[in-house]
Amino acid sequence: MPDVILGPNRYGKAETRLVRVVREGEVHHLKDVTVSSSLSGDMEAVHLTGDNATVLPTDSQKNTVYAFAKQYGVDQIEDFALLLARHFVESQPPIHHARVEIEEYAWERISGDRPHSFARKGGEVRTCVVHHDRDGRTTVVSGLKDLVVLNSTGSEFHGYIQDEYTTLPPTTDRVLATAVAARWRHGAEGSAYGKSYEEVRRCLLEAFADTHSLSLQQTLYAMGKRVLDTRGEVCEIRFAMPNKHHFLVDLSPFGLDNDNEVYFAADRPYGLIEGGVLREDAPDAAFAWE
Ligand SMILES: O=c1[nH]c(=O)c2[nH]c(=O)[nH]c2[nH]1
Repeated sequence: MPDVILGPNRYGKAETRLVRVVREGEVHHLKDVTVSSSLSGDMEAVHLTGDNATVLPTDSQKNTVYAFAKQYGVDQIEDFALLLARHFVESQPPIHHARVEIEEYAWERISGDRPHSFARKGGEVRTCVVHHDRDGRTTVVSGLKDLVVLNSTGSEFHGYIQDEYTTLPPTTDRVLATAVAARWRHGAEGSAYGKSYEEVRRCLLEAFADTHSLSLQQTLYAMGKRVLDTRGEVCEIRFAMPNKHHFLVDLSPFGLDNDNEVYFAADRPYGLIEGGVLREDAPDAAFAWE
């Protein structure tokens, strides 16, 4: 029998739910996040013999999230993730590498004189993934998902391969809709992450709206290029965008025409368009995307 060895491994607490309320007298502020930590390092013994001497329990990782939220507050998710990742590596010699992922859900104040009532925003989720290792290497990837956008014209799709299974009619005017999931890598640490997020989001929306699209692939590239042309702190951006198909409904059985007015919004299957845009001289990504 050939020998076997331990393969790559990591462990942590997934999806710690945290809501932090900041009370400024009557006026309250909400931060609603989900934090996942994942640690790796000297973990041979725990797997091979069950010796837990190098294991920082996942329960302690979760408690650290809550304690740090109280002690340091939660402002930009990237900064909170950096704080946690550095803490795990720097306080525990057997831990060589920490990955911290955070999702943030936005709330807005219910308008009027209601300083402590909120409605959850239906829109996108803000995300980040931070890595820190014992050699002091740090990477920060920010992002968003579920940003649903639609152009009701300005989208064409034609000129594609026609094989014996192709039935899709070419179009010079269709609805283009997607739920943008984008993650972007910061070239250097220490961006003002809140401002950076708002500006990248604006670039994505404006490029989506401004691009006369011949394919969702072309729109994806235009969105990424707009971010890199505009935001110096970003060196690479990756997308996953479902093509949320809108099919014209055949109304002829009812004696009605349908001049691009009535659509069936299909939820599946959907085209899935994935791709990235990066600077030619982008620094090495190391473990940023893991
Ligand atoms: O923008 C598109 N890209 C495709 O690759 C594709 N394929 C398809 O059927 N419709 C579309 N639309």
